Amino acid sequence: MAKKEIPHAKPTDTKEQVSWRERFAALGNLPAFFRLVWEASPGLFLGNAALRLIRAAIPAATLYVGKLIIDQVVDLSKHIDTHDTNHIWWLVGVEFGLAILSTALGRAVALMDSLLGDLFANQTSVRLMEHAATLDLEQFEDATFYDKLERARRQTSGRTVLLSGVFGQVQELISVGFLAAGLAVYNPWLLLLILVAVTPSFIGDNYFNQRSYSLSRSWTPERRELDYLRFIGASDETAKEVKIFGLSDFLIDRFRSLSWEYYLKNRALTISRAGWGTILTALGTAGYYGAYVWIVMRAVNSQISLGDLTFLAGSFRQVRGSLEGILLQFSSLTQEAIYLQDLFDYFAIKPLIHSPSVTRPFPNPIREGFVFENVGFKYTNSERWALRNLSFTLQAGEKLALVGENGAGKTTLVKLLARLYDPAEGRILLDGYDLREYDLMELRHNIGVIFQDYTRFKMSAGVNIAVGDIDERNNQTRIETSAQQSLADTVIAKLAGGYDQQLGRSFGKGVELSGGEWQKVALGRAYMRDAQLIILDEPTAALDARAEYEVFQRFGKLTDGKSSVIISHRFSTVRMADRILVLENGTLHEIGSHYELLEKDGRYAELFGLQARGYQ
Ligand SMILES: Nc1ncnc2c1ncn2[C@@H]1O[C@H](COP(=O)(O)OP(=O)(O)OP(=O)(O)O)[C@@H](O)[C@H]1O
Repeated sequence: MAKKEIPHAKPTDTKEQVSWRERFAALGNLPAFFRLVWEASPGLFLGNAALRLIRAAIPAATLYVGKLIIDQVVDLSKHIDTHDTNHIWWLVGVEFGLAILSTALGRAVALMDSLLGDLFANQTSVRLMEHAATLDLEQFEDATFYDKLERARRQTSGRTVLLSGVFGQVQELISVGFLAAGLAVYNPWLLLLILVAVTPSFIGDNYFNQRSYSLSRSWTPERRELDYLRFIGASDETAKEVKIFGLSDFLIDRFRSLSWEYYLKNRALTISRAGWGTILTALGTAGYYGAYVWIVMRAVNSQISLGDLTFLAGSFRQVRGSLEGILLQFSSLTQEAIYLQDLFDYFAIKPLIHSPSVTRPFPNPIREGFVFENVGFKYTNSERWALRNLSFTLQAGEKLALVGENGAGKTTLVKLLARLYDPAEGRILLDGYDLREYDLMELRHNIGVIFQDYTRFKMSAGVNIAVGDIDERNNQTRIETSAQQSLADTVIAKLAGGYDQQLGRSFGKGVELSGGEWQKVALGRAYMRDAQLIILDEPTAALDARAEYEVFQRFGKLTDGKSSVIISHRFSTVRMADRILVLENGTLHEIGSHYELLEKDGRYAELFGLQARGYQ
């Protein structure tokens, strides 16, 4: 198949660079990060730190014991008449013990890192979800928010790298301290030489880490698109349409071209990193051999003992390796700290819709109803007003139907009632006070909404109904009564597992329901909730004629004395309402009872006539 070029969004900012100042500033995230890790498990945190401290002293101790052994052996070879080797074997035993201890501590530390990492990942995921629950719907509809969320989500796993990085860093620093002290005793210039030897590769690593972070960050939207394509290309939710419309080649091509572009950018970076890395490390190695020559010369001239030679050469090699490690870790540490910024950025997003500090008691029962006063609303990502100059009253106990063409603003009106959004103009009053003066949770608790795009939870049938009032999820009687009222009981009676039957095909022995069956289950949620205002957004679109008729008979009884709003394109449903509000392009076109509007012979009468003629 010929490879077609498929256009897609370009990376937003491929030149994004992170300055040194930003890198050091990002280290400021470490205390907050360690607080999170500490909260995940104080015991593991402390244990980990303690074991690493002990392990830090082992390299210098091992080298020193090695020096003592060699000096003793040389001594012994000079005095052929003495055969007291006990001291040597004792020293060998100590070195062996140190080696075993180092390995055991290494394993224990790795184990603690991994356990701590798992606990941290779980805890951060919970916090991520808890924070998401506080945010506004509008924030979820914003692509840049999703990029932040995605980057934050990536922070929840694999953060042990940072954890072991910082702990390892401290451990290495202490090790270097011991070894460097030994070197300084012989010649402090050796330390300076080491610093010169490690600097080139440190600078190189930093440069490439920074570029790799910039690339990865600027490609967040594209990586999200890749995840999305991978999902729709292989998922039970999309398989049907992908097959029928033959979309797989289209999706695969799109995935291929986007992932190839990313691969090329990454490859260029990786190759240049490998090339420069080799050159810069070779410079460091040259420095090391310079010092080695000096040490060997001193031993040849008998200025130092053989034991000293091995100790110095070993210390020099280890200090160089450790310093390189520390500096390398430092650069990836600042990088990790920058990634952490994404996590904290996400936690710093504050919702705009929230309860006031002093709330008004929620009326029970509602006496006057909801009053829209010149309400206007525009979605943030849109130039158009979705609703404008909207004024009307939803009286207490009234059954109101919303009618209008697609995109007229019906669902938007309902979202404003439930304060999923706040009006940009005008205000909505409840019993004389602005909705914003009431407690948000109480308001939402008193309003039950079943949206047209209700969620099909891949959970049990019982839970799918109980979500209407999740605190009552163990109240089986309530769930069953709700199911009877929404006609879901007939659906559930056919399921092998009854109310415990897993729905949807994603997990275990889940079964899929038809569109109308799902709708009956979702409708049950409205009956679970003892709300004062019940809103159904096209609740019966997927129901057959008999079921629809029955649902509305029952719904009438349920909402007796309560207020309700029904959005429907079916006039057989709409005509049962006390009043009908006709929306056109986000504005109120007309409002009145079925008969009043027919008499008026306006838009409602026209649409009603159109539908009625269709049935003749
Ligand atoms: N999340 C959103 N972001 C931006 N614009 C939106 C969003 N949701 C809806 N709109 C726009 O707002 C307008 C009103 O949409 P709304 O969903 O309220 O219409 P509706 O009357 O319920 O339509 P339908 O009968 O098709 O369900 C439409 O032009 C729509 O494109």
